[in-house]
Amino acid sequence: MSGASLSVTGLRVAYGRRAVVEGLDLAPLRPGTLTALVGPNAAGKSTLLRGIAGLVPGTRGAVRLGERDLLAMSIPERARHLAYMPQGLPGGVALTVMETLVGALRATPTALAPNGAAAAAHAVAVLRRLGIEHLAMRTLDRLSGGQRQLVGLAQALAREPAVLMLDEPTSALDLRHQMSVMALVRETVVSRGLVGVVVLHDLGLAARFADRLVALSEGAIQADGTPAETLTPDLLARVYEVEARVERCSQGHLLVLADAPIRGAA
Ligand SMILES: Nc1ncnc2c1ncn2[C@@H]1O[C@H](COP(=O)(O)OP(=O)(O)OP(=O)(O)O)[C@@H](O)[C@H]1O
Repeated sequence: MSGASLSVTGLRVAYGRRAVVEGLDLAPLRPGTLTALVGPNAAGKSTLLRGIAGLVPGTRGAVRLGERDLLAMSIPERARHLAYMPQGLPGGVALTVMETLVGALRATPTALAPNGAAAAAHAVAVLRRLGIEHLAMRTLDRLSGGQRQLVGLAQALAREPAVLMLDEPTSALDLRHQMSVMALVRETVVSRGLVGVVVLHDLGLAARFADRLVALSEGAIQADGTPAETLTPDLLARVYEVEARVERCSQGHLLVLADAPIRGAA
């Protein structure tokens, strides 16, 4: 457990000359907490995550884990601290699930999986936690979209990073898996003291599992707080351009009920 917060200041992430994120500051993301990054399509959520993960060339600003400057690190060094799961895993890969997991662990050995045999045992344990140990010997190109997403999550979790960043980890999953994956991500983040960030479109899932919601549009933060503070009809109108109600269900969970797109909005 690192016990260090992740802080982002003055971040600029651009594709060529076009800055998608400019001068972005994020209040420290604390270890043991899960933050959901939400916002409409093309808001810059993936770009922000990829920028923080050091995956967009030319990214400027500071991304610090405690005192360490993540952007100044080499890629292998950064990979020891931060795992980033992209929106989609490549489909045409003929390696088995186990081979991809053990390969990822060999590239970035962890305290739990320092060598070959231990890496394989650790990989199996992670697959079991996700309920997909039966896929261990299947090749990635023979998996469904949802199964591939679970394998991507296994790769990120197996590396035991201090910072876990997941881009839409539930987009291809059925209802049961959405719940079980978010519960597992939350449990892992809290019990191991990780800094967890997930991009989610499902605001109900975000409100239920995240400690903090950051709403982004046009590359800028529009709201940042607890789910109850952040999810308001005003925010939903400004950021998503919908008329919406925020209510609580009989079990006390926040529900967003979108009634209609706001007329005249793009
Ligand atoms: N590789 C890229 N090269 C150039 N422009 C890009 C690239 N990736 C994203 N963009 C642009 O950056 C902007 C933000 O895209 P991004 O993927 O970060 O949004 P997002 O909030 O994750 O969207 P979504 O919810 O649709 O996945 C968009 O205008 C998009 O067209």
